[in-house]
Amino acid sequence: MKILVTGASGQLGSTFKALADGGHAKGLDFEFRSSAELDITDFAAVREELLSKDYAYCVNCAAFTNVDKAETDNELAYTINVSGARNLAMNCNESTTVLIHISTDFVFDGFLNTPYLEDDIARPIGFYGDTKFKGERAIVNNLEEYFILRTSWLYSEFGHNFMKTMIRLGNERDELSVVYDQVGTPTYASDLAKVILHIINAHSIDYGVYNYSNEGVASWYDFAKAIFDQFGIEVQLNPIRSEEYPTPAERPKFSVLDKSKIKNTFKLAIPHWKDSLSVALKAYSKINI
Ligand SMILES: NC(=O)C1=CN([C@@H]2O[C@H](COP(=O)(O)OP(=O)(O)OC[C@H]3O[C@@H](n4cnc5c(N)ncnc54)[C@H](OP(=O)(O)O)[C@@H]3O)[C@@H](O)[C@H]2O)C=CC1
Ligand SMILES: Cc1cn([C@H]2C[C@H](O)[C@@H](COP(=O)(O)OP(=O)(O)O[C@H]3O[C@@H](C)C(=O)[C@@H](O)[C@H]3O)O2)c(=O)[nH]c1=O
Repeated sequence: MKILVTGASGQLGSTFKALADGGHAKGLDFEFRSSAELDITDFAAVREELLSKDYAYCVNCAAFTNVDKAETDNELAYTINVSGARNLAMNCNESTTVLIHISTDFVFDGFLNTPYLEDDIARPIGFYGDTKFKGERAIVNNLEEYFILRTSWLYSEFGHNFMKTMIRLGNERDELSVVYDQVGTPTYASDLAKVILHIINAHSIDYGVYNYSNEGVASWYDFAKAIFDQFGIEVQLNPIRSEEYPTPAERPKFSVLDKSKIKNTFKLAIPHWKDSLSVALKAYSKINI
């Protein structure tokens, strides 16, 4: 079964590559395409790629993910996250390829105080979240056979992410301040990739939008504290409010996702974020010795 992975050199794309190289995707024939090899904003190139081979699935790992830069780089963020998603959806429709697309907890405004369900109203408060939600709509409006997985606070041993930023800063500085009034769930990219492989291997036709994160709840401060404790970095860590760490983009204060739908549909047991963090730190240590 042929599977196209777009945005293959990013964090999630690299995770897929590592899983495939490690023998976790037996029987699946992946074609990995980096941004240089396949620009998802180029309709003709996407069409040519999808029609050139008999792809059963396209896993879209391509996106504009810089939350702060999206506030000023509006056009580029929109082109990649909305037009890119639409190009994939329209061409997947023509090539009868199932599209697996990744979205974000940042489609929500964060004003709830119980975990978000898939059907809760999406009301993004930043431009990144806005483009990700419009990208979802572009898929829903142009394709029937899709899975949109909304995830949160993705991290891993690959690419840019909060875990790696904390390890770097923790080793450079004596003291760090991290916000404690934004609450969500860190998600290990490898866990998400394995769920996507599970959906593919199940040949599921339960198309639709699904939430997926690790289990548990944390603030960014809690996440940083666990990274330092588990990795053995000694640094003075101060909890601060978001106002004390001003950023161009506002983030939701609460973006915990309810995962009942994906757990029930695919009979999944989801690891707790702290357990997955220890797996991720071991993987990080292995490639950073
Ligand atoms: N990171 C996170 O915390 C979270 C991410 N998500 C979602 O998960 C998905 C994967 O994120 P992640 O792997 O962390 O993101 P990354 O930023 O690590 O990777 C995104 C990849 O997309 C590529 N890309 C950008 N523009 C294009 C384009 N026009 N055509 C093809 N490829 C392109 C980038 O290539 P290049 O580097 O060359 O620009 C990069 O390799 C995204 O949809 C994201 O919105 C959801 C929740 C949390
Ligand atoms: C580096 C740092 C960040 N922070 C704050 C800023 C921010 O509110 C929070 C998280 O920081 P980051 O900017 O690394 O993470 P951010 O880019 O906001 O992460 C988001 O990325 C997008 C792609 C998503 O889809 C979301 O699910 C989420 O993962 O931590 C501190 O308080 N202290 C620090 O030293």
